[in-house]
Amino acid sequence: MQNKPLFVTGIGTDIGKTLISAILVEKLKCDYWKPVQAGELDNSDTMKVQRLISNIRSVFHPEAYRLTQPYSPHKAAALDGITIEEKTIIAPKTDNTLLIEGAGGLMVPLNNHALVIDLIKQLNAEVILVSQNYLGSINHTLLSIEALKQRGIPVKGIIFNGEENSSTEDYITNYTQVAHLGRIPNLSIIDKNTIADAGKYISL
Ligand SMILES: Nc1ncnc2c1ncn2[C@@H]1O[C@H](COP(=O)(O)OP(=O)(O)OP(=O)(O)O)[C@@H](O)[C@H]1O
Ligand SMILES: C[C@H](N)[C@H](N)CCCCCC(=O)O
Ligand SMILES: [Mg+2]
Repeated sequence: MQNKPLFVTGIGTDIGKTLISAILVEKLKCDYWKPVQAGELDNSDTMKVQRLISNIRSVFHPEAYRLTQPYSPHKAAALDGITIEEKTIIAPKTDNTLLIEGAGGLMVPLNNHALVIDLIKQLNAEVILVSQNYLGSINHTLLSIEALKQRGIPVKGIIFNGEENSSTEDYITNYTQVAHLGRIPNLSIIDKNTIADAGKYISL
């Protein structure tokens, strides 16, 4: 039986989902899909991951929605004169594991009733949550895990991104009992070599 898709979400926007998706795609040689891209259409997350990986097995699936403006998807869609219909977002068929990257964090609206977290449930995916150590990140991480647990969404684990803070990481893993899958340090160079090498920081 095929694995459940892996859904890479974060405790907020700009938290490192794309960078960590690239590391995971290269490590697992899995496929990549960003269902909703808002803004940066000439340098989309799909293009960024494509540029950073070296293996030839991974397939990059086209986005379901390509919105021109860099805002929350519900607003970006409205500015483009459309409404996102979440039920039409169907995972692409593949024999490989599919890694899906969300937009922003879990409670980001797709339209006036569906949030990213609803899409995760609809796609029957398992979550990898990207957290970052900053003052306030414990709260954002615990709230994210709480929302996932409440909806019965399986969580494969948390990947911490950036500066180490063992006290924060220990608190989060002890409180939530969610697996700590690793921590990616701040990379001074981001290229195919450092992305392939960074796979060593993740236990999967
Ligand atoms: N570990 C890291 N070392 C160095 N730079 C990083 C690291 N993690 C993220 N960055 C940089 O931080 C920025 C934001 O990261 P990224 O694009 O991965 O965030 P995101 O969560 O995917 O954002 P979005 O919500 O827009 O999809 C990028 O410029 C990225 O290169
Ligand atoms: C445009 C940006 N890079 C993301 N794709 C969308 C982030 C939406 C955040 C909405 C919010 O939480 O307020
Ligand atoms: Mg991204």
